[in-house]
Amino acid sequence: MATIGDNACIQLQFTDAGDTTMATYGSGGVMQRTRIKENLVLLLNEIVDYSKVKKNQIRRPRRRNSFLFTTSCSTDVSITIATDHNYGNKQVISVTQTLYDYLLTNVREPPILRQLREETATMRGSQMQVSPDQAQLLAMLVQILGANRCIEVGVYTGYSSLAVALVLPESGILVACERDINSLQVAKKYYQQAGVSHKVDVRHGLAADTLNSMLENGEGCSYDFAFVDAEKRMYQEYFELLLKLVRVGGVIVIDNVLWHGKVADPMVNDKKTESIRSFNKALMDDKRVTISMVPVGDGMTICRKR
Ligand SMILES: C[S@@+](CC[C@H](N)C(=O)[O-])C[C@H]1O[C@@H](n2cnc3c(N)ncnc32)[C@H](O)[C@@H]1O
Repeated sequence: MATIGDNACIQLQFTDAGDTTMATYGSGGVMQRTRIKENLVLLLNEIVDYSKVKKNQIRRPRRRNSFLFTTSCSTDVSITIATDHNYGNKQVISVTQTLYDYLLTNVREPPILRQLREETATMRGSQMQVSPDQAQLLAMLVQILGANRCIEVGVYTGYSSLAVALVLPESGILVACERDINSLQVAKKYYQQAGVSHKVDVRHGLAADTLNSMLENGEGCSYDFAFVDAEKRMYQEYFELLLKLVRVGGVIVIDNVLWHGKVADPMVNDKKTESIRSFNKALMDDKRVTISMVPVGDGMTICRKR
């Protein structure tokens, strides 16, 4: 049973797993799962002191037979989620809303990126764009690498690609692969407004086709940096192609590797989760790259080609 203090942020999710109702509950990143054997109210009372709770957020998620109940008490602070002696009692924190808001006040988001993010927020699929802190990290990696030639797989309305294009030198190029023409219209508008259109080579179509054609074109080992943020079940294929396109010492960053935490939940076995899980496992054993999985946004793995 999780211990939830007065200042915790609490999340409960109830789902039907076959004929058993399951509850996932916890504070911050510490989620636990249990069967609801008896009365739901008993379970809730066990977890939370309602006298301290603001009845603020109850919403229905997309799946039938489940609902998500999120509530927060007066002071939402960081929560230590790992003090396991196996790790030398290292204290690892979970990012709460308050802490994340603070983190965002320390991100230097260029006004044009903010404008794009805000326009995208009104559009369908806006949750797909990377967060400002992720975009800043991508841009920094490009700068540290001194990258000139970059690839992005999955552009959407252009937030992450614009972040990269803005820091590329004038001679730099970003090959931007996207299959959705409508999203690309927004991206192109912002490349133009930001004065970086000349640095972005937009490729409309299936990303794997574009990457294969680049290889056929003799562009192997000629790129410095690649970012993968498209179809999750294609990750291994994108990775293999990009590994051929990127030079030794070049970097490939993969987004969504923590997949909303589902990769760590053995109860979740849908195709996308399975696919990311097996990709992560393959990457862990892949001696062709050095890796670092970073819990930023939905989780990103940074791979450096050996
Ligand atoms: C998560 S979004 C990308 C978000 C973007 N990186 C950003 O920060 O705004 C994924 C995008 O990949 C595109 N996509 C999915 N499968 C694709 C494929 N096979 N080829 C090209 N684009 C694809 C989708 O249309 C979608 O726009």
